[in-house]
Amino acid sequence: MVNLILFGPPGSGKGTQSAKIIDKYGLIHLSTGDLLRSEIANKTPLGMEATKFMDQGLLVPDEVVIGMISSKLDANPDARGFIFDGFPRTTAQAEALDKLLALKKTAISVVLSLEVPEDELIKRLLNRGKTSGRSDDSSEDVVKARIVEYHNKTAPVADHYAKFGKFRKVKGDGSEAEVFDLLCKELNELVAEKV
Ligand SMILES: Nc1ncnc2c1ncn2[C@@H]1O[C@H](COP(=O)(O)OP(=O)(O)O)[C@@H](O)[C@H]1O
Ligand SMILES: [Mg+2]
Repeated sequence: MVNLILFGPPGSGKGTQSAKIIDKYGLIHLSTGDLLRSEIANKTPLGMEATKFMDQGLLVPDEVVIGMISSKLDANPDARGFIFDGFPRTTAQAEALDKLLALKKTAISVVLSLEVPEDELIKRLLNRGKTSGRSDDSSEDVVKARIVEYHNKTAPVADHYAKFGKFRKVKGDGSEAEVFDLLCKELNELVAEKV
């Protein structure tokens, strides 16, 4: 199995690149942001709780997202591997993920981090807000709050995986195709293309 964490700040291109990677390598995409938005769209109690945090650009509590990921891992016992997008976002989430994978006799193979300068991130997010309908992309204050959360709570996740020699930086400010190419160079060493 190959288990990839696509890491990087909001707006770094994790969702866009994940879609390309699942096509090429046949991995299962687990995006906590997408899972939470679907809970909100279905007006579930979990969604109603999560939306309070998301609308302010704050992280949803760890136990909520860890529970969602745990059930998705259980629901896909025959997966070739997973791409985690937007998860783990705290060191506690990373430790929980490592334990969940160990129970399944597997582990994170690599963390690929999309490196994009901050002014470019803000530009991309506000631009996406014009069409995505995402409430957390439309106000500059909320976008900035998300970047602050990233620096305070998510950036330390890099150190967690760097300790195990699993953290790699990838230049994320080229075109979609250029970034995909760089990601594939890393992935080709780890996983065969799907047939
Ligand atoms: N792993 C997580 N832990 C806590 N909150 C999360 C997590 N994943 C998503 N969220 C919530 O959902 C919001 C949107 O996440 P996401 O769609 O991943 O944003 P982006 O793709 O722009 O980085 C976050 O700002 C946060 O409120
Ligand atoms: Mg995303």
